[in-house]
Amino acid sequence: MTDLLTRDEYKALATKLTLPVNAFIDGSYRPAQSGKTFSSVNPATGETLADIAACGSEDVDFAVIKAREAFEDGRWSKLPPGDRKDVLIRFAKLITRNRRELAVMESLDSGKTIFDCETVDVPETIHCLKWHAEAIDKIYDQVSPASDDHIAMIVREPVGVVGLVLPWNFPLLMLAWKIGPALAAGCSVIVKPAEETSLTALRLAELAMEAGIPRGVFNVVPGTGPEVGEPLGRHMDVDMVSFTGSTETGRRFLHYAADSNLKEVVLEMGGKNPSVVLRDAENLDRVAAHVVNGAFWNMGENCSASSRLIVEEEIKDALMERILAHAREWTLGDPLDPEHRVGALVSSAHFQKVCSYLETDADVLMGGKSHDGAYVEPTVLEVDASSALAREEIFGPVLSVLTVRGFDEAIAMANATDYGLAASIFTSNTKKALRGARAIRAGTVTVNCFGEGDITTPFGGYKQSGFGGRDNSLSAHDQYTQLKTIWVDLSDDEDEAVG
Ligand SMILES: NC(=O)C1=CN([C@@H]2O[C@H](COP(=O)(O)OP(=O)(O)OC[C@H]3O[C@@H](n4cnc5c(N)ncnc54)[C@H](O)[C@@H]3O)[C@@H](O)[C@H]2O)C=CC1
Ligand code: BAL
Repeated sequence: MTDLLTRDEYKALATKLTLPVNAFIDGSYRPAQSGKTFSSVNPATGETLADIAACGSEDVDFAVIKAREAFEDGRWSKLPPGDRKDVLIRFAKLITRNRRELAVMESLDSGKTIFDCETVDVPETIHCLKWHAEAIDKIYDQVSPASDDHIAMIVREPVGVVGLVLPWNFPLLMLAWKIGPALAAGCSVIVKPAEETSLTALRLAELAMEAGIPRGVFNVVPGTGPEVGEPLGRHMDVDMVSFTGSTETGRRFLHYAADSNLKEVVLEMGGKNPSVVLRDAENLDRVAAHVVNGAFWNMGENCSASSRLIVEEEIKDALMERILAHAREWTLGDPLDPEHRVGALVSSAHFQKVCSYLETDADVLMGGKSHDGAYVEPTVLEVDASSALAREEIFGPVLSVLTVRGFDEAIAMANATDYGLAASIFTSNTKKALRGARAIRAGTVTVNCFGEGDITTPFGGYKQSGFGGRDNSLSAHDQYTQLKTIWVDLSDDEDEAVG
């Protein structure tokens, strides 16, 4: 268990941080070639934390040239996997050594609670990097069952230069989900952090270098979506892009790829994830704790947040009473106070978006209020199935409640969305649990709990939540490798061998 500091100790630490402000390309920090900067703001206070290099297409071009040089000369891509493993484990150890600084930086930049940064974001980042590092020298190539006259090897090769376009809701952890398998596979990466949260990615680049990842292999190019994300997506010498963010922006990357070099694209996007609670669910208090955690954890700024509660009418009142009781335990306030479980939303723009959903005729069962400093109270609303609150991803601490009659209506309601990232089903009936888990069209379905699985299980979405691959587990390695067949003739007769 992480030893937490007091609020005053975190505040003191925050004043001592040295914040990275420049892009990291080819092993060193550099300002944007244009000399432009943009402000990174602490959403909890509105104060500017740092003026970060506002990169553009010329910086992307330079990073791609350096990443390509590194990839082609093999300084990383051709190292034995066991050597890459050693370096990546050293990298994870350096993050561990700097974990407190990174947790505070992450909290200041994103509004996330220091409690979550210390207990989830930073430790899970370390675990993810170690897991992929440990895996890479245990993955074998294959020999096909071809005829005796041939031997056909199926080998995995790193895909090349990859662009990693990140969201702001888990700046460190989403970085780890992508660089873990990409670097382990031998790729060179160009990370484009969300403009709201560039700090920890920039700091990690320096730690990666210190750990021994060669220059040019790990580059971070901060800037806006149109100025950095788009040139990366359209670049003719980028082999693959892995993106996490909104479905709208994800769709753009498919256009960029189609209009340029048909680079591979993997998209992990939004969700409007249901928690289905059937009338035979056991221990409603426990169910309520899971539903509340799923809805309000990380301020609901989570693509797999369980933002829709679908409950059978027979148990609705009993469940709602417990949900409201649990929701009251989610204390809101200063993210640097380790007692708080709900911090600030990431930016004033996102705060305005979430607040616009609270101007509603829906029945407000709890919360519904906002406070200066981008704070939104955990909110529970009874909604109409056709309303925006029931259909759209809000990405805030807002739980929309829908009442149904029977199993079939519950499953139909769960599937009544363009998204398909995650879902939960609560029931004591095993058959219904498994029938429901199969019938719900989502990448992850949890039974009698809310969760996303862990590093050992694939994470990604059906329908408009996902495209082209999965994060986490060994499946993530498929994103960053491609298969090559090497076909060898073994026959004695040289004539037969020709053609
Ligand atoms: N699936 C998830 O984990 C996330 C979902 N979202 C959803 O998206 C909504 C909007 O949030 P945004 O920050 O605007 O998400 P976004 O999808 O626009 O941003 C994600 C990343 O894409 C980049 N980007 C933005 N526009 C781009 C463009 N035209 N070309 C290339 N790259 C571009 C951004 O700079 C950022 O690095 C949120 O309210 C939430 O509903 C946001 C963040 C994470
Ligand atoms: N829940 C982790 C992935 C995401 O929100 O983007």
